[in-house]
Amino acid sequence: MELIYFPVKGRGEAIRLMLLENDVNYTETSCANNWVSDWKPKMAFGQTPCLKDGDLTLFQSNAILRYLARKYNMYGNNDQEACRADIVNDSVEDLRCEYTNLIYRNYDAGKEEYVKSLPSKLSNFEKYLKDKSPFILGDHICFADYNLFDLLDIHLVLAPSCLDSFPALKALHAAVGSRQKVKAHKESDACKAMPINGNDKQ
Ligand SMILES: N[C@@H](CCC(=O)N[C@@H](CS(=O)(=O)O)C(=O)NCC(=O)O)C(=O)O
Repeated sequence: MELIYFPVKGRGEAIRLMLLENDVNYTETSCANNWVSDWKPKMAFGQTPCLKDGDLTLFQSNAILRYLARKYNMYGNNDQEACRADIVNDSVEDLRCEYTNLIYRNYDAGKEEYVKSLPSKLSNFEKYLKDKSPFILGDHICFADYNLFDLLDIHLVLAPSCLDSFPALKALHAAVGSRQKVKAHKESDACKAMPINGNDKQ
C-alpha cells in the first residue's frame, strides 16, 4: 500500500496506526513539494490523505479508516457494534474539524475559549463511552479507537489536563497507547519529529 500525505500527524496518524497494527507493508509519500501544481490535481477532491492499495485509490481520511476496518476486521462483530463505531468516529470528525479550524484559522485569539469549552465536548464522549471499556466496543478494538486516540493525543498537547475529569477517555487513551506497536510508533524518533499540524501551532 502507499499512503500519500503531508509530513504531519494530522489526518494521517490514525491511518498510520491501523496500518502498523495490521503489519501492512506500506510506503509513505510526502505530497508537500509542489502540492498545488503536482499533487492537488491528482486528488479527486483536491485534498489528501490518499491511500493506494493495488488498483484501488482511496480519498477522505474516514473512508480510508473504514476501508481498513473492513479489510482487517476492525469494524465490530455485528451491525450494532459497527453503528456504535460509526457514531463515535463521526463525533471524532466533528471535534477534529473544530480543532483544525482553531489551529489554522484562529489559534492565538481562539485557544483560550476553545480550551474552556473543551470539557463540555469531551464529556459527551465520556458519557457515551463510560459503560464499555477500555475500547469503544468494550474488550475489542475498532478503527474508531485509533481515531479517537489520536484526537485525545493532540488535545493533550493543546491542553495537558483535558482528560483529568474523564476516566473513560483516559482509560481508552492508555489502552490504545500502550499497545505494543502503537507505543513503539509513538516512541520512535520519526513520530516524535513529525509535527501534528502543517503550521507551527499545536
Ligand atoms: N475531509 C477530508 C479533509 C482532508 C484535508 O483537509 N486535507 C488537507 C490536509 S490536512 O488538513 O488533513 O493536514 C489538505 O489536503 N489541504 C490541502 C488543500 O486543501 O489544498 C479528509 O478527511 O480526508
